[in-house]
Amino acid sequence: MNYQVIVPAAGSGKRMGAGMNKQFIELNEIPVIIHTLKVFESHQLCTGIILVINEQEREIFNGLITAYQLSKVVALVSGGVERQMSVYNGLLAVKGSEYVLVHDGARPFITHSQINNLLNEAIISGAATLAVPVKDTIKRVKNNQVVDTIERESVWSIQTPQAFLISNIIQAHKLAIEGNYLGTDDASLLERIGKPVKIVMGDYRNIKLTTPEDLLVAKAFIESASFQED
Ligand SMILES: Nc1ccn([C@@H]2O[C@H](COP(=O)(O)OP(=O)(O)OP(=O)(O)O)[C@@H](O)[C@H]2O)c(=O)n1
Ligand SMILES: C[C@](O)(CO)[C@H](O)COP(=O)(O)O
Repeated sequence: MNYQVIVPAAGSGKRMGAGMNKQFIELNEIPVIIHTLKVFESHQLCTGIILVINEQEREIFNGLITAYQLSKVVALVSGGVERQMSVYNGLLAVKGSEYVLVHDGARPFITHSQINNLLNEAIISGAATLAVPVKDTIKRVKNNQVVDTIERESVWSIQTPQAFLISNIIQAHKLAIEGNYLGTDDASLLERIGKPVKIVMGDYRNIKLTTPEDLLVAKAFIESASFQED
C-alpha cells in the first residue's frame, strides 16, 4: 500500500533547550531531521513527504533537502502554534493518497520494518499507532499526593508514526477544531469521535528527542550500532 507521510518539524524545542530547533542538532554529523527523512525517502511504499516547518526556517530546510538529495519531499508547509495545527496544515497538502502517516521529525530511529508493521495493521483497521508497553509503575497524582496506581498492563507509551485513512483523519481534525479540542497526538482526535485506533508493537529505540538526556541515549544508539536501518 502506498502512502504519503506528514513530518511535523515546526516546533521550537523548548524542552531541549539547545537554543535552536532540535531538528538541526547533529547526530553523527547529520541533522536529526535528515536521519528521519532518509528513512521515508528510502521506503519503497512512500510516495511523498510533506514536511511541516517554521516559515523562518524555510531556507535552512530547503538547503538540507537539496544537500541530501531528498527527492520525495513534495511540499514544505507552514506549521502552526501547536503540533496539532502543524499536522492539520500538512494534511491539507496530501494529494492522491488513500492513507497518510504522521511521524515526528524528532523521532530519528524509526525503521522500515516498524513502518511495514504499522501499514499492515492500518490496511486492516483504518487507523493504527506504534506504541510500547510502559516499564515503570504509573500513578495518578494530585497536589503531590498519590491518588491511585494505574494497572500497568493497560498503559502503553504512544509513538509515531501513526497511520490513518486520509478521509477519517481530516474529519477528526476538523471536528477537533470545531470542538476546541487540543490533543498531544493525532490518534486521540479519532478516539474522541469514537473511531477505533489499533496499537502496533513499536520499539523502545524509537524515542522522541525531547530533553537533553535523550541526546545521550541517541548518541549511544548510534555509537553502539545497535540501531540498524533496515
Ligand atoms: N507547533 C509545533 C510543535 C511541534 N511540532 C513538531 O512535532 C514534533 C513533536 O513535538 P515536540 O517534541 O513537542 O517538539 P517541540 O515542540 O519542538 O518541543 P517543545 O515542546 O519542547 O518546544 C516535533 O517534531 C516538532 O517539531 C510542530 O511541527 N509544530
Ligand atoms: C505524538 C507523540 O510523539 C506521541 O508520543 C507525542 O504525543 C507528542 O507530544 P509532545 O507534547 O509534542 O511532545
